[in-house]
Amino acid sequence: MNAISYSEKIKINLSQVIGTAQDYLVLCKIKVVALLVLTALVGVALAPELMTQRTVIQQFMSLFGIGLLASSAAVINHVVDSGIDSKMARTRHRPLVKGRVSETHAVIFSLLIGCLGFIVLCVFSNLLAAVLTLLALVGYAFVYTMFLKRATPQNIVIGGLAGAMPPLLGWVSETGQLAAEPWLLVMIIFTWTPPHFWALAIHRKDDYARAKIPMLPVTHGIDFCKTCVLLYSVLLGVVCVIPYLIGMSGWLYLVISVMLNGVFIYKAIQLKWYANQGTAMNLFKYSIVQLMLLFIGLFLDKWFL
Ligand code: HEM
Ligand SMILES: CC(C)=CCC/C(C)=C/CC/C(C)=C/COP(=O)(O)OP(=O)(O)O
Repeated sequence: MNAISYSEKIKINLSQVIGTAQDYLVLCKIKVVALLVLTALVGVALAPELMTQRTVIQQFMSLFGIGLLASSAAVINHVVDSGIDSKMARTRHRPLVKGRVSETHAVIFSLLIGCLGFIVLCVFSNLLAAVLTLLALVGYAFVYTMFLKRATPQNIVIGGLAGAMPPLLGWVSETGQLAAEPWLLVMIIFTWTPPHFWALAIHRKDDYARAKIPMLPVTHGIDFCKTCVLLYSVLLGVVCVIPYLIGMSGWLYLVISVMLNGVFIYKAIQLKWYANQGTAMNLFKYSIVQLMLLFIGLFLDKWFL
C-alpha cells in the first residue's frame, strides 16, 4: 500500500533538508515581532503627516519592512545563541538546536529577509527610516546578542533600546524626521523591558545559571532582582503619564495607562513580598498584555477622541 503520494514525499524530504515554514516562523520570533510592529503602527498613527501625504499601502509596506528587519535580527539571535539555547530547558527545542534548520539556511534566510526589509523601507518610506531600522537590527543581533548578553547583568537594559525603537521607526517612516514625541514612546518600552524580562529570568534563573549567562537574578540574587522589577514598574507608571502631561495624548489614554500600570505595580509588589511559584510568570505574561493594551490605548485616544 502506497499511502504517501509523490508530492507528499517531496514535501517531507524538503522539510527534512531545509525545515518547515513553522520552524522559520519560530526563528523569526513571530509573536515578539507582531507586538513590535504594533508599536511601530502606533508610531505611524501618531505622526503628524498621517493621511496627508502617504497612502495606506505605503504605510503597510513600511511596517512590513520593519517587521522583516526585526525578524532578520531574531534569526541571527537564534544562530549566534544556539549553543546557549541547547543548555536551557526553555530553548532546547528550537529549530537550530534540534537540527531541523541548518545554520547556513538560517543565515541565508536572515540575509534574504533583511535585505528585502531594507529595500522595502527605502522604496516605500525613506532612507532615514531604513538606516535607523538597520541600526536597531545591529543593536539587537550583534551588540546585545554577541556581546552584552554574555558580558553584564545590565545586558537587557542597554540592549532593550533596540527593541524599544519601533515607535520611532514608524514615526520616521511617516515623516522622514526625528522628533521628541516618538522618543517618549521609545522611553516607555525602554522602561518596560527590564520588568518584562527580569520577571521571566527570575522564573528561569537555573536555566541562565546553567548556560553561564550573567542575568541579574543569577549575579545579584532573586531578592535584589525583585526590588529592581518593582522600582522599574513604578518608573514605568511615571513615564507613561508624560504623554498626557505634555498634551500628546488625552484622558482616554491616561485612564487606560493608569489602570494598566496600577495592576503592573500591584503584581510587582506581589512578586516582591507575597510571591508563590507562579507569581513571576504571571507578571511576565501580564507585561506583554499590558504593553499591547497601552499602545492600543494610545491609538484609540488619537483616532477616536
Ligand atoms: C532586550 C529586550 C528584551 C528581552 C531580553 C526580552 C526577552 C524575552 C524572552 C526571553 C521571552 C520568552 C521567549 C520564549 O518564551 O521563548 C520574551 C517573550 C516575549 N517578548 Fe520579550 N524581550 C525583550 C523585548 C521585547 C520587546 C521590545 C517586545 C515587544 C514590544 C517583546 C515582546 C515579547 C512577546 C510578545 C513575548 C511572548 C512571545 C511568545 O509567547 O512566543 N519583548 N521576551
Ligand atoms: C529591527 C528591530 C526593531 C530589531 C529588534 C529585534 C527584536 C526581535 C527584539 C526583541 C528582543 C528580544 C526578544 C530579546 C530576547 O532575546 P534573548 O536572546 O535574550 O531571548 P531568548 O533566550 O528567548 O532567545
